[in-house]
Amino acid sequence: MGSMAELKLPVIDFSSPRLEPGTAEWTAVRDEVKQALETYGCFEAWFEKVPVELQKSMLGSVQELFDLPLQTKLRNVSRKPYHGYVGQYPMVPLYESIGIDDADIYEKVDGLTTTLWPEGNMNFSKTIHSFTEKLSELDKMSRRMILESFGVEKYLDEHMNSTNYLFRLMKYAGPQTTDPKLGLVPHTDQNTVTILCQNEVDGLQVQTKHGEWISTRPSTNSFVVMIGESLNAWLNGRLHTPYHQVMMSGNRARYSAGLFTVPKGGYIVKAPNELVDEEHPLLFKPFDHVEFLDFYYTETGQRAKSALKAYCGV
Ligand SMILES: O=C(O)CCC(=O)C(=O)O
Ligand SMILES: [Fe+2]
Repeated sequence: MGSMAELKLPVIDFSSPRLEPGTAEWTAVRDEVKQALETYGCFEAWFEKVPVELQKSMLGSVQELFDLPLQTKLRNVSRKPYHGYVGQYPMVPLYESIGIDDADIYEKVDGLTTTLWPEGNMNFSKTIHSFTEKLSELDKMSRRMILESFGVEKYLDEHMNSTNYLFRLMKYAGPQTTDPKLGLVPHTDQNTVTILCQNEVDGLQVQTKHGEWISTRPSTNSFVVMIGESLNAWLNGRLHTPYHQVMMSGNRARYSAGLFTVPKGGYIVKAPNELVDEEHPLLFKPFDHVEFLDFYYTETGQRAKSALKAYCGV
């Protein structure tokens, strides 16, 4: 046994049925959330409102989708970069993904289903939609806790209404090697909040501020909650947006799914006055996230250490 303790993400228990705003329990969890997001930008949440069976069915649906022929998957195109089918990239040959915009709206999910299965696949639509609905509660709770932590809960409705739910399904093929191969390149998320779950195959690593990589091991009923650049910009840099990557080894495929809250086009992300003062000068000029993404996917945007800073840093 090595003497160095293995780094672990903080685990925060959201499973109590009494976890309601205003209770002592809520305040305690809220403090843990703030601490974890300041330090790691990320934590593992125990959350039992998503039934284990539903999580299993959802991951089964992910596998069913990626088992479809490539031509079928390619039918899922999107105007927005990184929202349609992504795969067959030389840089990350193990990786494939498909995004579903507004996955909390049944008809939107069913739209994708019909593209992939013209004869229909109600089980797929129902599973993805129901999973998204249940998991979105964890997003809402986390965001309420974050805003309360900084005393800006009066903006809660505006904040909630400013985002859409993008649900992205991912497959990482097993590389058939014992040494780790890159599944997904190191990056920070650009959106608001990301919640990830996976099958039994681990692979997600989160980098600390000091540069060490923490391997995450979420299980059933546990989810990795992470903040993106847009939320941190709105908070005027109060939290930390972590670099993360996926490393794969062995023969088994990793299936994962992410619920991404994404600022709507036309909404201007602007830090509230309460979070700007002499000690905390404004870090980012107000910006439209969708316009920013156009820059993010240019070569300059991709090469920048922080694309957001390059785009609208003060
Ligand atoms: O598959 C995962 O666990 C991570 C995916 C990810 O980081 C992303 O899609 O931004
Ligand atoms: Fe990510």
